[in-house]
Amino acid sequence: MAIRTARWDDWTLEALLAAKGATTVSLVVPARNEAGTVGEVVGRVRERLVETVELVDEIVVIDSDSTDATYDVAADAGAVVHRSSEIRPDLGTHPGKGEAMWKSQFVTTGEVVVFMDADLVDWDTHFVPGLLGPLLTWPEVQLVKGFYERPGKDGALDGGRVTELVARPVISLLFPELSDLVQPLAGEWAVRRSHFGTLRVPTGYAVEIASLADTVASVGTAGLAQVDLGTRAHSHQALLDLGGMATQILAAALPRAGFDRWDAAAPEHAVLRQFLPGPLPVDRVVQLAERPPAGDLW
Ligand SMILES: O=c1ccn([C@@H]2O[C@H](COP(=O)(O)OP(=O)(O)O)[C@@H](O)[C@H]2O)c(=O)[nH]1
Ligand SMILES: O=C(O)[C@@H](COP(=O)(O)O)O[C@H]1O[C@H](CO)[C@@H](O)[C@H](O)[C@H]1O
Repeated sequence: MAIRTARWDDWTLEALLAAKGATTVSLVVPARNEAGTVGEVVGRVRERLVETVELVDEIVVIDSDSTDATYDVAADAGAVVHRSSEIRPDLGTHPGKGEAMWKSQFVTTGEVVVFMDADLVDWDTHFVPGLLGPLLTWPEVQLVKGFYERPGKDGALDGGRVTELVARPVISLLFPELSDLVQPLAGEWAVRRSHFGTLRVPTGYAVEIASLADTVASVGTAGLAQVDLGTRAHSHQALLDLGGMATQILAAALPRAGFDRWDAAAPEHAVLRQFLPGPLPVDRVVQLAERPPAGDLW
């Protein structure tokens, strides 16, 4: 079955508010050193979708060991802010975006969870209702991905290096049923809490690809949908940093496709040797730990 595709304006706010009824919605923003942008993300959504219309019930920022003013900026903008390492300390702590999103399950209450990156520079609040459309009106859908044009300094297709060089080839070779997804790695997505709580979650950047592979494995493509959100631009990491992201994505995707070179004790990290100008290589330690389904720990 092809993955159902919609546009954010296929639903009016009025229709979504009617469809929402008593369903609760949490917006979760994982943030690490995003003091320059997280305030706008939180503030605009709060004003438009919490205060003006009551589509979102809570906005929660999970601060991932930021060393800048992310925590205070997010709190001043009206978010509930938690430090990832301080959530359920009995469960320990890992660095990473996926860890922040996994731990958000212990400090949010929404039956539907919307994830948005904190580093957005070209976006708008319609991203949230757009992602909610399928989850509030199509009962069989469990996970909704946003997609968009990703303009950059070099034109309309400047963004998405790991998407184009890693995620799409992995999908083509190992998960062809996901091929319809325009932006499989998009950080803007939404999921039913009941479903997210059944998923293993990589603690790093593989959270997106893993949630897609595990969702299609458990409920098929009927459980997925994607929504055209228009345009989105974000801050960009350096190329070698994306090497770490690519390693995490491959390490999460391969076992999910049956290529499990490790024994049961999956490694908690890999070493990625990279070469900068100069005499010696740089060995980047890439975190590979995965969290078990949170539903078993609530
Ligand atoms: O350890 C981390 C790394 C990233 N992030 C957040 O996850 C989102 C996406 O990360 P990033 O911008 O580094 O990835 P990119 O968008 O460049 O692919 C952003 O809101 C980051 O602040 C996080 O919460 N913890
Ligand atoms: O799509 C991609 O290749 C990467 C990197 O984007 P850029 O090459 O820096 O535009 O960004 C994606 O992956 C991240 C990790 O899953 C997400 O957080 C980003 O939202 C997503 O755009």
